[in-house]
Amino acid sequence: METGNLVAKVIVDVPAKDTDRTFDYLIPDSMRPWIEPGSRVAVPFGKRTVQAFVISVVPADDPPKYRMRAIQELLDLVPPLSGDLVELGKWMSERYACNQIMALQVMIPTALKGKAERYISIAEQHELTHPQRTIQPNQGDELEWALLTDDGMSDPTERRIVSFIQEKEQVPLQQLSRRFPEEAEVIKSLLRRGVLQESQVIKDKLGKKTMKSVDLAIGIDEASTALEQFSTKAQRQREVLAFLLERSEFLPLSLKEVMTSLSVSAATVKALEDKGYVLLEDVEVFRDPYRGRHFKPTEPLPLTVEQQSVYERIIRQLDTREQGAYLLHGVTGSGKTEIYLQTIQRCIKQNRQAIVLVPEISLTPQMVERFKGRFGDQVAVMHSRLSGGERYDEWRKIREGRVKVAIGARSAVFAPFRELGLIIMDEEHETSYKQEETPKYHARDVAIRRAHQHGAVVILGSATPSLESYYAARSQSNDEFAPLLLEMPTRALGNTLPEVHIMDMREELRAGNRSMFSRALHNGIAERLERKEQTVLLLNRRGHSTFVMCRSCGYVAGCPHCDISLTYHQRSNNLRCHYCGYSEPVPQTCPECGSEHIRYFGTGTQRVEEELAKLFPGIRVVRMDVDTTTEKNAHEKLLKQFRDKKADVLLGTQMVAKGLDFPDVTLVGVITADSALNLPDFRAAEKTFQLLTQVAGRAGRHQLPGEVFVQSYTPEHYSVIHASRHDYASFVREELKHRRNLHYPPYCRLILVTFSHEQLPVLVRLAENYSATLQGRARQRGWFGNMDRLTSDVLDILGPVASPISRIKNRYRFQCMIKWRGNIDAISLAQQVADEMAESAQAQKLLISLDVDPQMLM
Ligand SMILES: Nc1ncnc2c1ncn2[C@@H]1O[C@H](COP(=O)(O)OP(=O)(O)OP(=O)(O)O)[C@@H](O)[C@H]1O
Ligand SMILES: [Zn+2]
Ligand SMILES: [Zn+2]
Repeated sequence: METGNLVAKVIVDVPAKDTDRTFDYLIPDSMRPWIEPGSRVAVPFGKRTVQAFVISVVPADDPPKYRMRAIQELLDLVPPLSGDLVELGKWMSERYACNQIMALQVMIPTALKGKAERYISIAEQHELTHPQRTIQPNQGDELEWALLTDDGMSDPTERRIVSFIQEKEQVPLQQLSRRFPEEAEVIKSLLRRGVLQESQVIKDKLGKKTMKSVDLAIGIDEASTALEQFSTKAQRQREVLAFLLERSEFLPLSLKEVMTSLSVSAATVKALEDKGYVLLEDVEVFRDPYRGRHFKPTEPLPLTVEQQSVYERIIRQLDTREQGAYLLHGVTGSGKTEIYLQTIQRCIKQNRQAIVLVPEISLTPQMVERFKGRFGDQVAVMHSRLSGGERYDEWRKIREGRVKVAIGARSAVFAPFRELGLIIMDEEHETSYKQEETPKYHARDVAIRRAHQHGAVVILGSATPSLESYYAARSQSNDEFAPLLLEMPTRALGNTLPEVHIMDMREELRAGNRSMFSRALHNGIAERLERKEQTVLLLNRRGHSTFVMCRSCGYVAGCPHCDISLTYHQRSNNLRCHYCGYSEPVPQTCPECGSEHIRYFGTGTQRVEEELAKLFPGIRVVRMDVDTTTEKNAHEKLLKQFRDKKADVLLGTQMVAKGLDFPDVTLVGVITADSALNLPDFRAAEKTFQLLTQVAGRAGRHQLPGEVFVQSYTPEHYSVIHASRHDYASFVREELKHRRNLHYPPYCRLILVTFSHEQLPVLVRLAENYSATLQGRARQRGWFGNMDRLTSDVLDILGPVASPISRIKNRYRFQCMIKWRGNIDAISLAQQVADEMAESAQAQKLLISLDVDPQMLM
């Protein structure tokens, strides 16, 4: 080892078919101690220099077989990836049919992708936590020595390195590795312990950010008094002051936010400053978005009997340090979060780390609060609304082991912890866990794979588990990763699930009620206003206007072959099936009942808000939808407003259905329960059931009992009926029957293959060619081509048909749906045929993309 040359096998950052393999580079002697699997380097590639990730380090052939080029540059001291993540990337590339480089790139924050110069300095955090030990430059050697020993740095090498950096304040990363070529391990250890830190150059775009901000210059009481005595002439200034008071917890606010929210000018705010009420200043935008925010510390709750048994089962596995997976099916309000918190506590005690995945972090401020409240600074939050720099900082805390818990959406599954003990996936059924761009991975699979690598435990939690997970858990198939089912059928606080009433909207119409509110829901809202209780209203916006429905009988046009609803195409004014290509003209009257009330369906939240204002003058509504939540922290602010009882109604789309826990919500209304039922998606019933169950679960969670009104045009649909009875098991039984009959997951797996080309005839020919070639190869291998056959190894291919979005950027799109089951390598065959086609000369401009286990079929 010591004598011979070493070679790094690397994956270069050139996302192309023929570069999707490792390339060999000599490791220069000076870099030897630094390079390990997961290191990022710059290498000469053809005439260019490109970035690359080291996959493995091996001894060079002696004598060398050919002249090998050497690595040019080491890009980080602490490798951004690690051996296990590199291996995970390889697994992903096979599992999701993508290039390895794509899989590796998705694991690291964007901030690292550019080629910014980075520096090493003494950690600011280190200084903050040990202020008395702050190391001052130019102090005597003796003092330094004392300080360093105090910190456990009695090692002379560490001392030498730290003083070197101290003197220069910050040292470019390249220089440090050249200066101390032998001391790689020591420097890495200092970085890991948080004594040293890596930072980007100040002048780059990730440096400190400042903004003009507005703060109160006087106390809140004083400001309230001032507000009351404000001159009526300065109405605008008064509004600004009131605005600041209302948001006193969030101060300082950005000046821009104040100006746009109230449409006032900077001069108005300036006038307030002159009067001494407010302060205008340049403040540094916090890179830790939660810094300075107070989270109420919480203690572990004594567990209920139900929670206790689930808890014990999980920690027994955790303590073995061997991989395990659990599907925690607990009704809404059963106290799943407390299970997460206490199992994490156990995990931290073992000196291991935990990842918490949530569907969309900005929608779940309450969740973040609960984790911060229990674990404080040990939590890193990977928030999609953070700036690149902020995200980079959070990621670094994880990489350097300075936090124990990472909470975030999908990509947090890659949090680079070294001793991973636990991965929790809350609301495991949510589709946002699947990435829709390449690499099209599902965080659930990746979580289970990572757990396998680390001997960690995965908890998939939901009140409405996905059929895939539930089926895997119930059948305990020979799949070694199948999760074990744990159930919590009652609420933690002992209260019952709310009563759900289904309102048949066809009857409302018959009775002459043309409003979007049924009479019962209308009365319900009125009652809540009287009793000063709160209401949550959900508008199911999915499937807006894409299907045609009869308002008299609820009839929806469906495909005779595929059992999914037909999609309305405006251009051709017809209805089409996205799976098989069947089409028919748009009906003028309802084929079922003859009514003329047949049309596209959809209502916007804004219209509901207007209607509420008309029906209940003075009603205070918080509206939460894409329009009102674009701003950073908007969700949090809106929810806080609602929680503080500054509003009577919380109205919104899907985002109001999840994870909210408000004591005074006693009424939940669903305005259109069925709109998602009519999407051309075999999961439509499942998604409807999930949404109804989740939103119903927001009512009556504490002392006050809850009531739910679900408005529907298809009240007899099993997803609506079972959701209204909180009966997951019956829903699943019925839904599985349909899936089995129609050959959909979990009874088979799917691969969606999308083709695109500029010329339609060429595209069609190539897509048909693909389908025929794949079918032929599958036959050769002895796989059956028909799902109806009761054999185990089957590959069936549907289509090609035009994609639902049939042209994007002047490229036509066609797709095939592959259905397969059994112990066959369908994914690699599908990929292989695609590669061959993409390579053949005539097809040069053909793009083929595979989506393995697709979630979005539209
Ligand atoms: N052991 C316990 N003792 C007392 N209160 C508890 C206990 N466990 C949970 N709770 C309380 O019960 C309520 C519901 O718990 P939680 O929000 O964790 O449920 P959940 O299963 O995550 O629900 P959902 O799926 O609806 O989000 C919360 O207010 C929580 O504080
Ligand atoms: Zn009809
Ligand atoms: Zn069809």
